[in-house]
Formats: sequence, C-alpha cells, structure tokens
Amino acid sequence: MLNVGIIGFGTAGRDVVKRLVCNEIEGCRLSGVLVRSVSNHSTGASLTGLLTDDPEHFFSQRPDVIVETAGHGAVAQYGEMALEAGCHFVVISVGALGDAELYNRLVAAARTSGKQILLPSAAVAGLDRIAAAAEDGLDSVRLTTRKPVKAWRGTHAETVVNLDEITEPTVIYTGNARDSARLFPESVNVSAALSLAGLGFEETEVQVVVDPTIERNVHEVTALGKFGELKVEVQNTPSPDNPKTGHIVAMSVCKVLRNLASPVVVGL
Ligand SMILES: NC(=O)C1=CN([C@@H]2O[C@H](COP(=O)(O)OP(=O)(O)OC[C@H]3O[C@@H](n4cnc5c(N)ncnc54)[C@H](OP(=O)(O)O)[C@@H]3O)[C@@H](O)[C@H]2O)C=CC1
Ligand SMILES: O=C([O-])CC(=O)C(=O)O
Repeated sequence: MLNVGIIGFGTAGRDVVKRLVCNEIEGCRLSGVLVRSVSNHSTGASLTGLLTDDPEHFFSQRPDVIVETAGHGAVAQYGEMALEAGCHFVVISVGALGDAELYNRLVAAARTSGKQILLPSAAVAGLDRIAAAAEDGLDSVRLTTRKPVKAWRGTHAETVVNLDEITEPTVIYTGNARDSARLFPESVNVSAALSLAGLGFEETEVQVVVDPTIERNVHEVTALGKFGELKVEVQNTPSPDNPKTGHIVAMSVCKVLRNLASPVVVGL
C-alpha cells in the first residue's frame, strides 16, 4: 500500500481525500492531511485523526508520496521537506516552479533523495505529446486561457479590468509563461506545466482572457515542431466550490496516485 499525504484541504484536496478514504484509488491509503488550522475545517468521522496542522505529525505518518493542493506558498514551504523525507512530491501549483531558484532547489533535493517531483496534467491536456515532441525539435508552444468573469474575482485580473463592466471577451495578459504563472498564481498554472513539458518559461507564449460569454474554463494549446502540429482545447467544468479550478484537476491527481501504485500505466 502506498501511503499518501495531502497538503491542503480546499477544492482539489477535498476531492482527492474523499476518493482515498472511500478506497477508490487502488493501492493507495491516506496517511494524513496537512492544513493551516484544523479548527477551520469540519470533517466527518471518516477523517478522525487524519487532519493535522502540525507538519511534524504529518511527516511522522511516513507518507510515501505527498500531494500539494494548497497553492504556490505551500510548494515553497514543504517541497524540499517532502523530498528530503524520502517522499515523491506531486505538485498542482506548478506555477511556483517558475521561481528558478526554488525549482533548482527542489530538483537538487529530488536528485539527492532519489524521489520525483510529479506534475499532473491537471487542468490541461497534451503535456505527454509536447514532452515527447521536445525530444526532437519543438518550435513553438502557445496557450490561450479563457475563463468566465466569476473565475477572475479576487485575482490580478481585477487590477487590469473592471469585471463588473465586461460584456465581451477581453485579453488581460499577453506574454511569456513565467510572468503569467507569477501574476495568476491561482489561475494559470497550466502555462507552467506546458513550459516544463516543452520550451521553458521564456519561450512558451501565453494569452489570458476574461470571457463573459462562456461557462467553462477553457485552455487552448497549439504546438508546432518536427512532430507535426498539436491543437487541443479543453473545456473544464468549474468546481462548485472554486470557479477558478476545474473539477478534472483532482481527478488528474487521483490518476497520478493510481499510476504510482499500478502495474500498468497508460498515457504518459
Ligand atoms: N495545475 C493546474 O492545472 C491547476 C493548479 N491549481 C493550483 O492548485 C491550487 C489549489 O486549488 P484549489 O484546491 O482550487 O484551491 P482552494 O483555494 O480551494 O484550496 C486551497 C487550500 O489550501 C489551503 N492552504 C493554503 N496554504 C496552505 C499551507 N501552507 N498549508 C496547508 N494548507 C494550505 C487553504 O487553506 P486555508 O483555508 O487555510 O486558506 C485552502 O483550503 C491553486 O491555488 C492553484 O495554484 C488549480 C487549478 C489547476
Ligand atoms: O483549473 C483550471 O482551469 C486551471 C487553473 O486554475 C490553473 O491553471 O491554475
């Protein structure tokens, strides 16, 4: 059995935890959930003793793999600790790795411990193909992320446009992936995942759009290279608890955990 520790008990974290406690991910069991304050969370009997706000207790449960579902700050706070403790580290707040200094430290910790930093596809599709194409001649990778107005509340978008007055699709960012991941830490992590799969943070081109005409969170990816051409568009159903995050994100984490415990792995 693979012991799984989860950092964060928000929208994505809760969905992963639910599946683990219901034994829906074969070969995996929940060792604990690290939160900032236990008193902020009400849980059912199935989670008795599993939630903790004490990192030492969390690590003492000897997880084999730790999953971050808690935002950029948590990647910086716990990444090295997780790897040095001998755990694989699954990261969904991939944009945090746009900080080159942090990225290098985590890679060094992974090398030393012989464990891996695992980045789920999460909200996007096509990482497998872009990473394969990067083996031999990838020329360009472009991402356009569009989300409805409600997904941009409380984000950097509010400093660029008046969300209450938008009536048509409006571009709020054009630039490289590094800046997009930094400016939109809760909303454009997919740009970082694409960068790490393909051409890096500087060469990956990103456009971000507030779109009052849509209901889903849309990511359009195009890539060109010796392999040919990739065009993929995903339309993610937003999670009821957090319209910024697609429901698929937690399911993608569940798939990574299943892969780690499974004799057969499909779709790498
Ligand atoms: N790669 C991808 O495609 C995607 C990545 N993401 C990333 O995933 C992150 C989580 O998404 P989502 O679940 O929707 O976010 P939520 O805001 O719903 O949940 C985040 C949870 O993390 C907790 N948290 C924050 N910091 C810490 C910490 N240091 N230690 C423990 N818990 C902490 C928060 O707790 P508290 O109540 O204390 O604030 C909150 O409960 C996003 O911020 C984003 O960076 C999201 C969608 C797609
Ligand atoms: O869930 C999504 O659509 C994508 C997202 O928030 C992110 O990339 O950070």
